[in-house]
Amino acid sequence: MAATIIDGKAFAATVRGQVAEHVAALKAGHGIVPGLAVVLVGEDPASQVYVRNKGKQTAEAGMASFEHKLDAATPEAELLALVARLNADPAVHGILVQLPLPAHIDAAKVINAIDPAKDVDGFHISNVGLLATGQKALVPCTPLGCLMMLRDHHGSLAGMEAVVVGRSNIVGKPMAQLLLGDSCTVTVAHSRTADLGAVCRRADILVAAVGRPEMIRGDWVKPGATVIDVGINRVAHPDDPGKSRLVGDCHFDSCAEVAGAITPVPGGVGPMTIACLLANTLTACCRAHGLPEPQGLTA
Ligand SMILES: Nc1nc(=O)c2c([nH]1)NC[C@@H]1CN(c3ccc(C(=O)N[C@@H](CCC(=O)O)C(=O)O)cc3)C=[N+]21
Ligand SMILES: [Mg+2]
Repeated sequence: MAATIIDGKAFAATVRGQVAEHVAALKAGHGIVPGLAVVLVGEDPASQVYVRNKGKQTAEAGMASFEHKLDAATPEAELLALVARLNADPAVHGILVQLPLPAHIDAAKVINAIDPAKDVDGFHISNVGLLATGQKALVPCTPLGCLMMLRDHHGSLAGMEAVVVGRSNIVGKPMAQLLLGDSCTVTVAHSRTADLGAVCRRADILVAAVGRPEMIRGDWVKPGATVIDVGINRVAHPDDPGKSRLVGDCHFDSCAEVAGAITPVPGGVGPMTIACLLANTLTACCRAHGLPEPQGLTA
């Protein structure tokens, strides 16, 4: 195995430590405590674990954490009313409505009801437009975490050929915008791209965000490339079908033989996503109070 493993778990702990330092200074200097509200609709057990982790790490960073767990049958109007209350609450600087939402709720309507200044997911159309036009936005956490790892590993990304596989609003599209902002030459590919392997092999930076377990194999990777694996897929364990294991969108062993650097799953992009959620909450809090923003924790 040739590739350097990019340790997202360790890097995320460093980022959370930086956030915690800023939070302590805000508290000591201004009596301000950044607050994050997480809204979960429905009973999905995987989501509940994720929400619990977020709540724990928020508290460890010294922030206030507000959890709202609503029944799966909650009417859209009730969710919109909660969002309005959180928008008006001065103790809440960040709002995350966990996706996916139940089918009877219009997710776009709910997301666009969040105050863009509190939209720590960066999914509101106003933040999407600000990012696309190079203005100060709140940036989606997963692509922001990927960008931080790439900057940390490479320094400047200018002139590099980046291929993003996946065109979602949550990862693919904002990732492409961020890489453009760092002067990469960017291609957005997807499941319908003709000769996807040949396109991937052009990449100095290959970001896999298709949601298909182990789809990208070593023969699609340019020797020495940096591979960022955004996929988190739960699949049956090969030896014990009763158990499951997590795999990325990349076939790790074959990609690691060819790549120069690669993020593992778990322990890569996932922990960085949560660290960036805390960073965005801190950024939103500083902006709300007209205070200087943390350096190195924004795009
Ligand atoms: N509005 C909204 N924003 C989100 O950011 C959002 C969402 N909805 N819905 C659900 C997905 C999923 N997601 C994860 C983040 C971190 C890990 C994570 O930390 N994973 C660890 C551990 C995984 C494990 O062991 O289960 C890892 O990859 O190492 C996983 C999943 C954010 N999401
Ligand atoms: Mg697709």
